Amino acid sequence: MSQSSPALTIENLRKEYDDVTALDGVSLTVPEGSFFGLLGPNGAGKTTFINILVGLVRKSGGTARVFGHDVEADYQQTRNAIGLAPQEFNVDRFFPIREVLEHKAGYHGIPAEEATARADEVLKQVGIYDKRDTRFDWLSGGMKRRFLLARALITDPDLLILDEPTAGVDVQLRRDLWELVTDLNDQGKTILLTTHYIEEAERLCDEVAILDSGQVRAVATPDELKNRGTDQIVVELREPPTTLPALLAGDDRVEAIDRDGHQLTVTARNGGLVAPQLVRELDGEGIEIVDLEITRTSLEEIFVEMTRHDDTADNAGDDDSDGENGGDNDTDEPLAEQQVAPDGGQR
Ligand SMILES: Nc1ncnc2c1ncn2[C@@H]1O[C@H](COP(=O)(O)OP(=O)(O)OP(=O)(O)O)[C@@H](O)[C@H]1O
Repeated sequence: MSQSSPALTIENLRKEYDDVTALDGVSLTVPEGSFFGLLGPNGAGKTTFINILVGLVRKSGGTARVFGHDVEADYQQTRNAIGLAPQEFNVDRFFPIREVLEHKAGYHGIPAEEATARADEVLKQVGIYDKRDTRFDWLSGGMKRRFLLARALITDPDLLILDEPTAGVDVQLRRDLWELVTDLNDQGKTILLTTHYIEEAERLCDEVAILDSGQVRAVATPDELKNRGTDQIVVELREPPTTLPALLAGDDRVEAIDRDGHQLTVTARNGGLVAPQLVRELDGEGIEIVDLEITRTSLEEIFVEMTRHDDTADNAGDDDSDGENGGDNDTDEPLAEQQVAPDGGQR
């Protein structure tokens, strides 16, 4: 399955819908085999980005390549390399789910016999094989999510795109899905995940891009992002010293040192690395420590900080953007097949 180009090579990608700029010059590289997270508030442009990759939306400018294939010029190769589990339940609800999978495989040129075997395999993989003869709309919410994953896997894609795969599912299923997608990644599939659950990105992703108002604000590992925030080191002293010596002098990671009675609070970046130095210095001064606690900035706080808008009007009304993009919701065909208009299908 190895392909020599990165899974995604995106350069200055732009999308305008009339007067709305949904993508404002996005550049990204997603290496083959990575588990890559795309995070952003509502209306940031995540769905537009994905829809350009799968040929549902025509870009206004820039380039997007999937394993080296241009998403527009090499549409078919691109599409065959991608399995998409969309946010919306856009499934033909009148056929047994195994048949839906067989149809989907057929669209992609998989012979009938192989399609049935493949359908069974992916249904087993996601744990709903015993529901194979059930219609989609008779599945529980959690099974529907599993089914969308099965459908994305039917063509054995090299790039799996998961658009909020655990939205609205219970904790147990969320964990099951995490395990499943981690296994798929371990087997070599590149995964692009969008999520609103920061914990999900933190657990699963090697790298995340923070998208906001159509622009990439940062690309980093979850740990690197967390290191950009400040941590708090709270030290409990046995005896409050009458005068506090100059601590951590010249350390530019330190933003503030406050003392309140027995308690010393140091605000610093990389708190985990600053703390040992602080302990050594206090020790050297003969100041006894009885307790020390480091509170790290959460990824969520960093995310909120990076995507905070003083003018919240920016995102106003975008809460229903799922709805806008969800025009596909109740279609009888898989998302990919039914919307590829020769003009690129701007909706
Ligand atoms: N078909 C469309 N026509 C006009 N504007 C659109 C269309 N689709 C999306 N937009 C606008 O483009 C911007 C980006 O929307 P998009 O759905 O890509 O964001 P998102 O990050 O996926 O949001 P969410 O997390 O809510 O799904 C929003 O301002 C949205 O209103």
